[in-house]
Amino acid sequence: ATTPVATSHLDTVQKAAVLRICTPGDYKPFSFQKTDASFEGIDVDLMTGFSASLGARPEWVKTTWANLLPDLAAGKCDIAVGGVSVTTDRQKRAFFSTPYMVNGKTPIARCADVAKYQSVAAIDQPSTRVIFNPGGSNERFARANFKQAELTLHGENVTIFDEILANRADVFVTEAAEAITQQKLKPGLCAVNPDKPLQYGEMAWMLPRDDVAFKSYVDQWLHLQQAGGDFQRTMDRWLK
Ligand SMILES: O=C(O)C(=O)C[C@]1(C(=O)O)C=C[C@@H](O)C=C1
Repeated sequence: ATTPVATSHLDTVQKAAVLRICTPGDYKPFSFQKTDASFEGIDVDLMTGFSASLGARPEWVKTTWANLLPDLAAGKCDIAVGGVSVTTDRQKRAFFSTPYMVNGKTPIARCADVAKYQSVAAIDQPSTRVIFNPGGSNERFARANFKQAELTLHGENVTIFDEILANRADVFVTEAAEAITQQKLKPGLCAVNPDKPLQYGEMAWMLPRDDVAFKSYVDQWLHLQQAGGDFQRTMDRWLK
């Protein structure tokens, strides 16, 4: 049974004039924590505008992929962002905004190996060292799809790409937007067919469950950003 939301986050955020935003901050181009501890990325820019629309300042609450949903559900933040995939598992315990991006699982590997990793079956060979980060949809995808390949769980999402470059791993299957971003940042690495992902996926912001007033506001704000062009300008700034 669900309990009705007594007070909407729509009201509490405006009253406090603070929007608490959970994010892992390890995922370019969506949300990335810099060495000075500040955050940058698509979701960070969008959250700046979104909190301003509520007369609130953004307050970033750093978490992990494994704790993102538990932290949101425990009320440690008002919204969870940073390149979050919509999954039916999460949907059972949280609301999602309207998806703002279609993404999908895309391999990234040393450029010389791109021809070898064109499909799940081609990757899933005993000779392939698949690397992945814990707690999110990447881990779920790797464990569900790779039964023969050698699997390495790597705790630090940000250093996975260097592991492949250093030839300590062969391939990472992640979201297309990350594969495209990292191939630009790391010469020698190539995204494998980012326009034809191995699995369809959508990205959205995760919201407290059952808070319909807050979700309606988030969706309408997003819709107006998209219709007015500001959303596309933000995407282009990070993805072009
Ligand atoms: O779990 C999710 O929602 C994600 O899309 C996050 C996720 C992942 O799947 O682990 C996606 C790409 C990044 O490499 C880090 C985290």
